[in-house]
Amino acid sequence: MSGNEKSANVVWHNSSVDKLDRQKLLQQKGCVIWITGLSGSGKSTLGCALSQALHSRGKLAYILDGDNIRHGLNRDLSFKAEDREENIRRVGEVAKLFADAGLICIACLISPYRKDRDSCRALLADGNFIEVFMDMPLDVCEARDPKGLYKLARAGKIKAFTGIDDPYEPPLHCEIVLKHEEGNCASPYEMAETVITYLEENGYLRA
Ligand SMILES: Nc1ncnc2c1ncn2[C@@H]1O[C@H](COP(=O)(O)OS(=O)(=O)O)[C@@H](OP(=O)(O)O)[C@H]1O
Ligand SMILES: Nc1ncnc2c1ncn2[C@@H]1O[C@H](COP(=O)(O)OP(=O)(O)O)[C@@H](O)[C@H]1O
Repeated sequence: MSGNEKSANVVWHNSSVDKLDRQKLLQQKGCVIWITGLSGSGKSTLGCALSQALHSRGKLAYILDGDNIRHGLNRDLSFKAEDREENIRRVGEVAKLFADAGLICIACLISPYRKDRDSCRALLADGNFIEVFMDMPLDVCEARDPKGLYKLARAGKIKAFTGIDDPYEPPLHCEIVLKHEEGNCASPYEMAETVITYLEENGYLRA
């Protein structure tokens, strides 16, 4: 039974086809790759490169991108802390469903709060939540500014913008850190290969 009293008296219904059956069909293991980092750090670009690299290997992946989900499922949510929390909670639950479907779910969200990311991790079996930190300095993200949002935030036209006047809590223990080092940044293709190597080494690309 759910711990939420609004959904009491609800009993879980099992299906005769389960996650293991679906994984066998797809020849992969369902999991969540959670890409976190500042706006402009390259989350969506990596998500797309990774999706492409998996697709070309015959592996089924699906991207949940914060920007896109805020056009639909989460269109009712703002950027205040409790709405960001609800945003991450919902995407975490959706990602869990995709992983249960046997897919490699790639979630690209700023997800600035550690406890919210950890709550999503706790929804998955051990090992099935792979947190990727885009460890890019604010000045690099701000210089990129592809949507002009940092400029607006600096001008005070967007309030509570992550990294400017709203917090970002970097992961303490994540599976993969992609760093901007000595002014150099790996290409999206190289970053995707780093993630693919992790998936291969940990058995996610076979049933
Ligand atoms: N105040 C504020 N702070 C941060 N970002 C903002 C804000 N307002 C709008 N945007 C745009 O929304 C995108 C982030 O959405 P997310 O759902 O990933 O954010 S969060 O995880 O709930 O923090 C983010 O997209 P990315 O640049 O791809 O990260 C921005 O384009
Ligand atoms: N590895 C990279 N090296 C150089 N530029 C990148 C890299 N990844 C992304 N970019 C560029 O940075 C900008 C922000 O990337 P994006 O994926 O939209 O970030 P986010 O989803 O984190 O906001 C884009 O203009 C993109 O082309």
